[in-house]
Amino acid sequence: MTESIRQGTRRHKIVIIDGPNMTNLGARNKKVYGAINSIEELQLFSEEFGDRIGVEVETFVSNFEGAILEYIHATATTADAFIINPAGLTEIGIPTKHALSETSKPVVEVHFANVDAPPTAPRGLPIGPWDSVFRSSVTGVAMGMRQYSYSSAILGLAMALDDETFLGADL
Ligand SMILES: O=C1C[C@@](O)(C(=O)O)C[C@@H](O)[C@@H]1O
Repeated sequence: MTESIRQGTRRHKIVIIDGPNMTNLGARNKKVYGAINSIEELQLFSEEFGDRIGVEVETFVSNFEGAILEYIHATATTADAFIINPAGLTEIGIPTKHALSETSKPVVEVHFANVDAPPTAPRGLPIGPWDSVFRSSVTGVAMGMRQYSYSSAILGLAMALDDETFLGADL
């Protein structure tokens, strides 16, 4: 039997939230978003990856910030960590930033593109770079790797949550 990549076995719950325009995945710029066909395909990719490493992944997508806020409020006590692709909220989503911060749970910001890169960069946005309002408050960031930004964030959080010193325990 192959040794687990994780040091723990607890089935952490990781909640993934995709923001405005991510419902259009599959019809978006293929240079940026690649060959993935839909948000549903992305959500299944994330859920199946979570299963493979022994964590529960719950996914949510909305084009409306109010719905995102209500979802964060509803999952704040049961989620062990959050992954957010703010998408259309990247530069303006202050209420979402606050709601995530107020959960006191680890948060990883993800993007298909490298939103910090100029439009001329291989993974840059045609209309980038973008100045994320989330960057100053999230635990970590994974971006530029398309859907693999999500699996990177899931794995990193699973391993971090297994580490009892990760959440700021007295060292
Ligand atoms: O909708 C999106 C998707 C995105 O967050 C990404 O995943 O690369 C990048 C954002 O700038 C854009 O508005």
